[in-house]
Amino acid sequence: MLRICCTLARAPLAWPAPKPLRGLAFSAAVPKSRAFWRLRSSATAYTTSSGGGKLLFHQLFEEESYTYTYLLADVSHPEKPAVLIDPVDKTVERDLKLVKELGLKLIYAMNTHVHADHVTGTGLIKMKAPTVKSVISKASNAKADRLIEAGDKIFFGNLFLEVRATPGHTLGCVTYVSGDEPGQPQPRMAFTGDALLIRGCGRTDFQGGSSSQLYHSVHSQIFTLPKETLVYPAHDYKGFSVSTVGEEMLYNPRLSKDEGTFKNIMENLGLPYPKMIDVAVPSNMVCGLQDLSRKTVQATPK
Ligand SMILES: N[C@@H](CCC(=O)N[C@@H](CSS)C(=O)NCC(=O)O)C(=O)O
Repeated sequence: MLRICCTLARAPLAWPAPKPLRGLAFSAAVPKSRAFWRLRSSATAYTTSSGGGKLLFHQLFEEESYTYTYLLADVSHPEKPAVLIDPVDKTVERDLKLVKELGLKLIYAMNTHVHADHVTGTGLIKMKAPTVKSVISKASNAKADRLIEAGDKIFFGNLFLEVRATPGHTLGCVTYVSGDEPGQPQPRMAFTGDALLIRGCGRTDFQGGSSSQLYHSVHSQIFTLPKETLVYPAHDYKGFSVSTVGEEMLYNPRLSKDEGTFKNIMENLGLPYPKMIDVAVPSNMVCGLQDLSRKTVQATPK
């Protein structure tokens, strides 16, 4: 028996199974103002399944780099263990305050890859909460407390995320997918980092990027998930917040094409390099820690 409910900002929404996207229908292709982004920076959902954990889920937004951070916790477990996926240094204080308010025990600060456009929050989180372990893929060649590989399971309470290798945007990109065992949330959730964006994908022109590799990663590791799997990317530049595997297979203007067309699209994106790339990449190879000696560390939120 599955019960799902969710709240968006302060307005409660119905999110009836088996069509959970109905309740998260704030996705829109309309450009949004900064004020809008600030207001809708946190969507919360709970899923419960018999015999398993109860998932608390927040989608959080960082408005300068258009990055999504995700907070997941098993609130049916006595310790309420939690993970943060792709935290940003600028919003660490907000995220840790939320963790504290909700009475969660943050155990992992996880990265989907070495980001080039912002500094990960994992270094700062470890400074403020030293028991938290940082996570990144072994293939990224970056430093972290836990180096993960394809097939690994990352447990928080009775819930877990499995690791799928999805290189192509960078060499070490991974997608974290919620478990498919009884007691895990349904539909499944895929935290795709920059491999698969909503109606887009990560660029492939630096950090060991390869359009051919990205095409195969997405098709073999993400598009093989059940069509109702929820897609949660690390960025959105267009006002979207969530998609599904089925939607992206049909409507992604890049990855729904054949490989040759995809490669041609990727070679002609003409995007300028991210403004922070020279700071972000070296920082993120060591989870941001080397920057902290030059920063005033803010107090842990009360
Ligand atoms: N303008 C931004 C960087 C925008 C950018 O390049 N985004 C990356 C993901 S972060 S490295 C990307 O892959 N974009 C794909 C796309 O189609 O937009 C900045 O200066 O930070």
